[in-house]
Order: sequence, then structure tokens, then C-alpha cells
Amino acid sequence: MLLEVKNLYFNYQADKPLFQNLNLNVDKGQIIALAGESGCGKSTLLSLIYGLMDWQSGDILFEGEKLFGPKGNLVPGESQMKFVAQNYDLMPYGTVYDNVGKYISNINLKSKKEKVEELLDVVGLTDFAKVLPKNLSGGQQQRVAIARALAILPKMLLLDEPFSNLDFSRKFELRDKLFNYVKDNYLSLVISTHDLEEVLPWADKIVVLQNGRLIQNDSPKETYENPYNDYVAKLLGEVNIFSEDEKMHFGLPKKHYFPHQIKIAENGVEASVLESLFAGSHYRNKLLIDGKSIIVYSEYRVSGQLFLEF
Ligand SMILES: Nc1ncnc2c1ncn2[C@@H]1O[C@H](COP(=O)(O)OP(=O)(O)OP(=O)(O)O)[C@@H](O)[C@H]1O
Repeated sequence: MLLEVKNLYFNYQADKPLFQNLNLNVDKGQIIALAGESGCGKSTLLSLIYGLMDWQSGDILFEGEKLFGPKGNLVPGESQMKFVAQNYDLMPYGTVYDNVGKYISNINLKSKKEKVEELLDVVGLTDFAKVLPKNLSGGQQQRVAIARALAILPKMLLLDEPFSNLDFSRKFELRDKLFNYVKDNYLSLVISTHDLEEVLPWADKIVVLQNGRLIQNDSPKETYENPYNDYVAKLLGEVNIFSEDEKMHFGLPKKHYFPHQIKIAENGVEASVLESLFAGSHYRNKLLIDGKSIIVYSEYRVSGQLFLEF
């Protein structure tokens, strides 16, 4: 086990506990997606693991050794970990090249140059090597901070919403390169996100926080097939939620159905089409079944009355 968080208690204010008895394990080489809506405690947990704040009680162990947070470290942060927080903390007077190479030794300048160039390629900033951070967009600064964190391979990488400032095409490219780099180098990664679709294909485990409570810790497939509650289901994308009464009324075995999980069929539950909109890879249909509005995806535009199979 690389990291163990055991019985962790933490609060910012005495009367408002955030983490109460939180437990989490991360294996070597594992990618953990830390998910939850804004304010659930993702950034706080990453800061505690990295050692930027003291916690009230419980233990955080790294390779079996207890960590002590700021009260045990002269230099902030754990040396074997790298944390890319949401403030990127770049050197303002250094170029992108200088920032990425900050922690790489100058003894062998040729290998330093090769390393920085490799990392700039990973984050898609090869053409920006000579630019100062102030002349970069938020998303570009975020990518410089990620490249810098990878410069000296940490054992564990902590990324706080690393794709939050990236546009769609950049996000896809960076995701691919970043996760492959992490896997190839057998790093452990804890990556926070409020959008699980972003990381689902690469994550080994999905850890969901709700108001500081860890409510689900399963593989992506298990989480998708059996979300613990409505909150988890909604983190996974657009979803139809049925109450217990509705489940019984329609004879459904489960509560949560993602739009592609409901099929248009020869017979089944009768539905009328309210709208059918082109959505790129599919049509997004709003349908009415016995007074309940649901979303179903289909390959073709639909209209009128049809049947659904759940
Ligand atoms: N310095 C602070 N002092 C007091 N309360 C704080 C502080 N920082 C965060 N909080 C509170 O702690 C809770 C968790 O915040 P945190 O930033 O960890 O959430 P998050 O899940 O990372 O949210 P986001 O996705 O918006 O960054 C929130 O209720 C927040 O208001």
C-alpha cells in the first residue's frame, strides 16, 4: 500500500466538521478519481495528503510511515509527492521552459532539455517554451504546472481538477497523454473531478465524497452499474432517476437509468415523444411515460408513440 488515510478527522471550524472518520487506500500504480460536487472536500483532502494542513486526528501513512503535515515538515509538502493545486504557483519571471525545468538538475543540460521537451509535448505546450506565465491563459498555466510536477518523477501525483480550464479538444489530448504517462511510469495518481466522464476510462477506483463523507469506493464499472445514490449517479452524467413508487409502477429492477440504457423496442412501456433533438453521436429524446418525463438516446429521430425496454 502506498498511501493509507485512516480514521481521519478534520474541520476548518470547530462547529463544522468536514471529515469524520475518513478512510482511503491507494496502491502503487493506481489511479484514483476523487469525485464530488463543489465544496464536498476534494481540495481539502488532497491538501491534507500532501501535508499542507494539520488534521485533528487519525493517520496518513505513506509507504507505511506516518506523515505529520506542516508541524512535521520544514519545507511544505511531502517530497515523494507532487501536488498541482488550483492556484498553479508558477515562477512569474521564468519562461514556460524555466518553470517546467525548475526541479531538474543543470548538471546535464542536454538531458534536461530533452526532459523538458518531452514534458512540453505531454501537455501540448511545445510552442510556448519561451513564453512567460503572465502571457498564458489559465488552462495553459495549468498545463505548465502539470508538466513541472512530472519533471522529477514523484511516487504519487495529486491533481486538483487538472482539466477544469481546458477546452474540449485540448482536454481529450491532454487526458490521453497524461494518463498514458502516469501508467507508463507506474505512478500513483489521485485526481479530483466533479465530472466523472472525464476520467472514467482510466481510473482504477472511483472515490465519491458527499459533504466530506466517503460514500462510494468502487471500480468505474461497478459505480456506473450501481451508483450508491442519486448524487453519485448524477456525477456520471445525464441520468433518469425513478422513485420507489415509480420503480414499482413501471416494474423496474433499479432506480437509475442512463439515457442509452433505455431502448426503443417493439413492445414494452408505452411512451410519447415530446422532442427529438440531434446531439451529434445520437438523438436526445424527451419522452413521456405515464406522466413522467425521461431522456432516452436513439440513433434516429423519433416521433409520435413508441415502446421502451428498460
Ligand atoms: N480555508 C477555509 N476555511 C474555511 N472553510 C473552508 C476553507 N477552505 C474550504 N472550506 C470549506 O470546506 C468545504 C470543502 O471545500 P473544498 O475546497 O475542499 O471542496 P472541493 O470539493 O474541492 O470544492 P471545489 O470543487 O469547488 O474546489 C467547503 O464547504 C468549503 O467552503
